Amino acid sequence: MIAVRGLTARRGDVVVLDGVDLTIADGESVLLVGPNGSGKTTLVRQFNALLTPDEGTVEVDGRDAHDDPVTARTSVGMVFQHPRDQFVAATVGADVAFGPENLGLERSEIDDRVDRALAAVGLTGERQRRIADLSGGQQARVAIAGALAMEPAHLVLDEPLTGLDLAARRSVLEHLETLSDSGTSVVVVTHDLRDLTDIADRIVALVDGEIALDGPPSAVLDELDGLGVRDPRC
Ligand SMILES: Nc1ncnc2c1ncn2[C@@H]1O[C@H](COP(=O)(O)OP(=O)(O)OP(=O)(O)O)[C@@H](O)[C@H]1O
Repeated sequence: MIAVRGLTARRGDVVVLDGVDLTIADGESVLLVGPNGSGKTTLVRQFNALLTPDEGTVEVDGRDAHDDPVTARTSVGMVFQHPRDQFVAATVGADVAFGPENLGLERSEIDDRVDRALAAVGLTGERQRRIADLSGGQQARVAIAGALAMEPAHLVLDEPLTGLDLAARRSVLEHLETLSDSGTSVVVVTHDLRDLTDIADRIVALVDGEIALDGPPSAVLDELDGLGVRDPRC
């Protein structure tokens, strides 16, 4: 479980998050939405201690993320918006294997994880490809595969479907659904709710650093338009 209590975060004089309380249960699938600058990225970067709270706490599976950032980073997988910044190796297979290698796993387990992760994003057979030669959408899928191969307890993805074609979207969405069914919590930060509301248990909307809406899609979707987040049914 990820438990955020009374979280306030400032950037200079600006209060970006203002006393946020949020609990994400294991296996829950949450869409985090809100207008530009509402604090979404700042919030999820607290989950694995990439940022430090000014006030309040963030606990991951009962441990304070700030006190124990190594555990938080192992437990919370993150896929950021600009995948190019995340790659550490030249080829697809080497990049996806990098995280599991650092966990000290057996070679056969690493290979299995890389195969499963690449299959989940529709990149089976692309292990030897150079990342620099891939399209933006393919690179986004490699970044997702890298996080999947870590098999984290919680997975946070910032705009994971941007630039993906229909087949890749379907493949990623199906895998996210399977993950949350098997107990992984999945948090997706997005402006584009298309397709995603079908896999979500819950939508949380941030406005000006505060939670403005929090509930199942059926209860929340009608209210989103007023907050500057587009309801995909309209
Ligand atoms: N590195 C930084 N230094 C100073 N201010 C920052 C920094 N990163 C974000 N901010 C400010 O914090 C506020 C919230 O930004 P954040 O990126 O968390 O919002 P967001 O909801 O993720 O936005 P977007 O939808 O545009 O990605 C904004 O006012 C932004 O200008």
